[in-house]
Amino acid sequence: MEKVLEVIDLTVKIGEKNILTSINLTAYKGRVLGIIGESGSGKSMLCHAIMQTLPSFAHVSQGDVLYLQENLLNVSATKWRAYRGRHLSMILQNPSAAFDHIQTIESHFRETLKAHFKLTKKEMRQIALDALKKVHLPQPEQLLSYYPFQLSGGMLQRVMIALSMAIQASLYIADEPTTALDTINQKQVLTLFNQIRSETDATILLVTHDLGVIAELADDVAVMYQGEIVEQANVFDFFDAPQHPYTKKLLQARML
Ligand SMILES: Nc1ncnc2c1ncn2[C@@H]1O[C@H](COP(=O)(O)OP(=O)(O)OP(=O)(O)O)[C@@H](O)[C@H]1O
Repeated sequence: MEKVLEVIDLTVKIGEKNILTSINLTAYKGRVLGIIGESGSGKSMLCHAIMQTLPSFAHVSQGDVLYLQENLLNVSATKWRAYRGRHLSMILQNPSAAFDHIQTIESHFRETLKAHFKLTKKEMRQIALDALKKVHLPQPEQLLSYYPFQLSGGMLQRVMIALSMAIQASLYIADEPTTALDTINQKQVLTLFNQIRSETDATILLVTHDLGVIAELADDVAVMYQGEIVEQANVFDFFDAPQHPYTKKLLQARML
């Protein structure tokens, strides 16, 4: 299995306090790594540390983040801008925040594509239409002329995924991507991630607090507890033979 992302001995602090302590994690090509843990255990901070979008009051005090062997913490700002959005794509819990509400959906596609490829307007429109069809959004031609505020949260989430698919991202970091959605939209977004994995061989790091999502999508699972990874296993061992007391408690709670 090809290692796409490796987090090595990563510690993140706020002031003197450890928020993440010595995190070690590996995500493989074409596989979904589910990250589960209670609220406040550090799941979002881990995503932000990987994407280098930590809030200003938090900092990496030690460790490495390797993407295809290259240490992201050492690459230049220019190179990192080229990576982010092109190879690594972050899918947020609240998609609304990721859009500029005075720009149409077509402008968002254009801006994203222009940043990474040399394409004509016609080519960009075609790529956008294909991506919107892939995420099963109805009437894609019409949708391109809409503004983000005209779409529901579920639709925006799918547009955000379509934007990542349009640039053929190879690593998706999805932080609770279904939490803000209703059951039907949740199901659709999970199906999409399955589709991305099988059609593009992308790697997906999927943060969730929902064991159902882990069961449905994850190939590998990492369990976070108080800023540490306390267990990492393939999904079958995770459910059949949990090792850490917190994981056992988590699974028992599901049985009740
Ligand atoms: N705005 C903030 N100010 C100060 N400390 C913060 C802030 N946001 C997060 N933290 C600290 O970082 C820790 C990890 O937070 P993080 O948001 O990564 O947890 P999480 O596992 O993603 O939680 P949730 O599932 O609720 O989103 C928290 O326990 C808290 O100590």
